[in-house]
Amino acid sequence: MAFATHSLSCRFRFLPPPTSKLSKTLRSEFPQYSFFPSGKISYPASFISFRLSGRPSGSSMAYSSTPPTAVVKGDPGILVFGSEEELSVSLAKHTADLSEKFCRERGAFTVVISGGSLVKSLRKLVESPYVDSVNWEKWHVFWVDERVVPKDHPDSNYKSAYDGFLSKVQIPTGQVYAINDSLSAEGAAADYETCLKHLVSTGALQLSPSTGFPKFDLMLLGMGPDGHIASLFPGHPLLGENERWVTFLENSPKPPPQRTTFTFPVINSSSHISLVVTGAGKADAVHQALGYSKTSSPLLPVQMIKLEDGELTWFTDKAAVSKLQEKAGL
Ligand SMILES: O=C1O[C@H](COP(=O)(O)O)[C@@H](O)[C@H](O)[C@H]1O
Repeated sequence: MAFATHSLSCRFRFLPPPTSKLSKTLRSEFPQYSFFPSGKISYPASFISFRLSGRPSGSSMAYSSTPPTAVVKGDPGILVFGSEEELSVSLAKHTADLSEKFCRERGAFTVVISGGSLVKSLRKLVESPYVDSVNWEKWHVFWVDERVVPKDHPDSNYKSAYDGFLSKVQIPTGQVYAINDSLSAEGAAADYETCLKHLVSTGALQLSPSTGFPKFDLMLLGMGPDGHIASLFPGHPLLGENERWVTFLENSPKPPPQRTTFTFPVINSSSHISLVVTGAGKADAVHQALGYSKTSSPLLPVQMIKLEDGELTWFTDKAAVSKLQEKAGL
């Protein structure tokens, strides 16, 4: 099935490179990994278990070319890699496999990316073999959040993705949907939502039958040390937004203050989310998010990811889960 690209009414259909450079315009499942009962974490050599309280049961899919150090069964699936390097290899394979599946099934792949460290972890996807084997022409790329700055600004999530990823592959520029950075945060969010609605009308983007919000094939998300995802920060009123698809804030606690962001109903309507969390700086939030300790504090934004009908996979490294291991006396 072929999709028309969005019409001229979408104001950001053509995206020049953010810099003066010209654009060049898993599933190798682990060797049947033995999962332990839900709520336990398993290591290949030495078995270690501890409870992750409040975790629902279910099956987890494991993707890796380098088996992760540990896998927690359940929904979400949690993969722990020995290093960020190993994680990036597995993330590339997982993403390429999903691309292959969605391109085969419906002729397109709608991918949402975040800013921050996530882009670096996508580096293996733009190397051999994926740089040549992935059907980039079928990709439609969106941002889960954006800082409202010019596209060549160092804080721009678009610039970061362009420099580290998009400039290295052949995705049609009309299928790369960045914000209109000449608008205010409010205007850019409304404009982005209009564009998404247009893409729904052309068939390029699907709606979730259960929620009525757009259903993206894959979201590749990061998490901040405070547990924020997208530009949805702890304690912020936007956590409760349940009507808009895309909203804005002018008081982001992390600079720059003006941002657009997808809302939780959109995030939670995704078909797949890969949540990439690395480094010791995220260990406290991981500890809180995975519910090892009982706490009465409000949910972190990352804990509000509850997919309606989809699959959430955490891609972590040892440093990010170090507090879990510490508390478990490992
Ligand atoms: O400001 C943002 O932060 C988060 C997390 O970034 P990280 O560098 O700590 O991984 C990111 O996911 C989000 O897209 C970005 O705008």
